[in-house]
Amino acid sequence: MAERMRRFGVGYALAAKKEASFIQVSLVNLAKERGIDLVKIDMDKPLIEQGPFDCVLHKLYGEDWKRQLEEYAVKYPHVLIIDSPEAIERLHNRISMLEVATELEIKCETTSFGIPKQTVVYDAKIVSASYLESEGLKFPVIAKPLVADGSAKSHKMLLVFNKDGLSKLKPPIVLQEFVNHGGVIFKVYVVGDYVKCVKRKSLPDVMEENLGKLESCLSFSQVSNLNTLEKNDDKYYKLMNLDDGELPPLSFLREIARGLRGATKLYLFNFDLIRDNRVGNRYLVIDINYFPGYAKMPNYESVMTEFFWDVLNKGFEKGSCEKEVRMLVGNEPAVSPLKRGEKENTIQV
Ligand SMILES: Nc1ncnc2c1ncn2[C@@H]1O[C@H](COP(=O)(O)OP(=O)(O)OP(=O)(O)O)[C@@H](O)[C@H]1O
Ligand SMILES: O=P(O)(O)O[C@H]1[C@H](OP(=O)(O)O)[C@@H](OP(=O)(O)O)[C@@H](O)[C@@H](O)[C@@H]1OP(=O)(O)O
Ligand SMILES: [Mg+2]
Ligand SMILES: [Mg+2]
Repeated sequence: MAERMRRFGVGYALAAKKEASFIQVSLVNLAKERGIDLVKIDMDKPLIEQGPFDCVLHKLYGEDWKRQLEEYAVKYPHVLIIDSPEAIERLHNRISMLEVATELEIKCETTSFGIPKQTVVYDAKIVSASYLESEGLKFPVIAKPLVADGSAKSHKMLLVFNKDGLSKLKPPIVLQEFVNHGGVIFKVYVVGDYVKCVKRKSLPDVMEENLGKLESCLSFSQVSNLNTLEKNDDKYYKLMNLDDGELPPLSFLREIARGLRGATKLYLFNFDLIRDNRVGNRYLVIDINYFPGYAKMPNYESVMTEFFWDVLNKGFEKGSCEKEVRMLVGNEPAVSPLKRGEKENTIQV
């Protein structure tokens, strides 16, 4: 007689916009087929009274939510919380976010890696052209809000071309060197061990000789985020992935993803990479985002389902990235998500 498949409950707590994009019927159904029930957490009720869930998937912040998660983990010590609020918080500050990348030792002979020069500014009065110079920066620079907490404000950027633009700064901000990168950004999505790199449109290069001819600054927000229709369009993906040869080397992306996973202790994130046009084969990480727009990844349903299946069945590398194996009886062996429909630029770390 066939053994009954053990079912798992994954409670999710997401903002309405995230829920609308991520919790699609196709994902819910695929997960269900694999014995995983995605259940909405009722935010009007205490978390502790809900479930019990085998896993809590969340992208919500605040002290109260953090306390509720802690309480839940005490009551249900085997619950998998994806991800740890402390680990996520490191990405909420654009300095500590990129510091993670500087901690990595990437061993790749042909390709180098780093972050753009940057400095944090708390007081607008101290910023002048000579201050920039003393910080090793020159025009153009990008001013990014120091806090990256997902609010619309935290995505408001200012590209500053000359000293007049410095008067528009609204600290606390990070001033970062603008690096010409051919108008293309690489978004590298990480889901546990799974890595997917896609190309997106970015800001165009700025020529030094044009600096004087431009306005003092340009404000923009989420330039690589196109409208939803375009994002989900197969043709769009084909267009942006036209030539895989132009993507950064796979082994290199794999190393960065593995390094960032270890350093951040996060399972769900993406990072933005640009190719520094001044130096051949040098890539810079400019942004790391917790639980990004996975629904934009082709086959996101199977990637996410396999990830849930893997952590629920094989255990969760809690915090330290040491495997804490939680064996559950009566399940079929895990199948690597990459065995199915694997693409050239899809790799596993
Ligand atoms: N140092 C840089 N040099 C050149 N272009 C940059 C640099 N930093 C950011 N950009 C451009 O500005 C865009 C927004 O920057 P960034 O990714 O840091 O902002 P964000 O609001 O956190 O983005 P996301 O929507 O991915 O969270 C990038 O996608 C890229 O096009
Ligand atoms: O809105 P989308 O689904 O596209 O996802 C974006 C996500 O917004 P959401 O979490 O509100 O959905 C953003 O999160 P916050 O910084 O604002 O927290 C950030 O991660 C972006 O990088 C994501 O775009 P992507 O990098 O994947 O293109
Ligand atoms: Mg970004
Ligand atoms: Mg970001």
